[in-house]
Amino acid sequence: MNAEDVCRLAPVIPVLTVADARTAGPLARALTAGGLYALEVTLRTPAALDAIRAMAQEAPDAVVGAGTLTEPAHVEAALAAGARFGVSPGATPALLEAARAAGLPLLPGVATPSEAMAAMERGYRTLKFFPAEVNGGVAALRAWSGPLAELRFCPTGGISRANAPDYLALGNVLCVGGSWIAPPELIAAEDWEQITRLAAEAAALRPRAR
Ligand SMILES: O=C(O)C(=O)C[C@H](O)[C@H](O)COP(=O)(O)O
Repeated sequence: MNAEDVCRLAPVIPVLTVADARTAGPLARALTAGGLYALEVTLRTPAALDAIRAMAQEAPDAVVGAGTLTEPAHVEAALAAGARFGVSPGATPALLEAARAAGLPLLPGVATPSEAMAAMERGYRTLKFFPAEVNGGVAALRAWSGPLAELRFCPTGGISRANAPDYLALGNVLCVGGSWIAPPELIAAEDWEQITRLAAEAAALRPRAR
């Protein structure tokens, strides 16, 4: 599965921050029950790698990835934990090389055409547009679609159920990323039913008709 395949699994990739690895399995099952299969666990907590390991074991339908890859060493750590893809807020040459050398499908983060072109020079065609809303949002990606026609995006950062359909209507958007499907309060409360409801709603999102 390459990065594009990962992005085509569902319209939304939930961005997850897991404080306690014991919640990871039930969380992943709640999300896949709602129809979201690509799950991004950010490496922002000490529990993140154990959470990825637990999800991979306890939720066989999930395709679990590691987010917040900010240095090359994170690539090996993510793979060792069982991550099947990686996501980064940025796209440094060292990180792009490390992911390619290790064979980890990566969604590198870009916010400008030059960053997108630098990633493209290294063979990356599917990118995260981050942070999407503050960098021009839908209008920016629409403007990029002419000169950077071969690129496809997973915009993330400031995306919600309300504005996701506008992004999904763009021809260069494969899916969006967002944390709204499983906010930390709902994970802490182990409210799996509510998370499944939010996931189902996200999985049913369609491009806004223009
Ligand atoms: O940790 C990372 O790797 C990130 O790049 C940040 C996340 O993608 C955003 O925090 C999600 O954005 P929100 O949906 O606005 O919360």
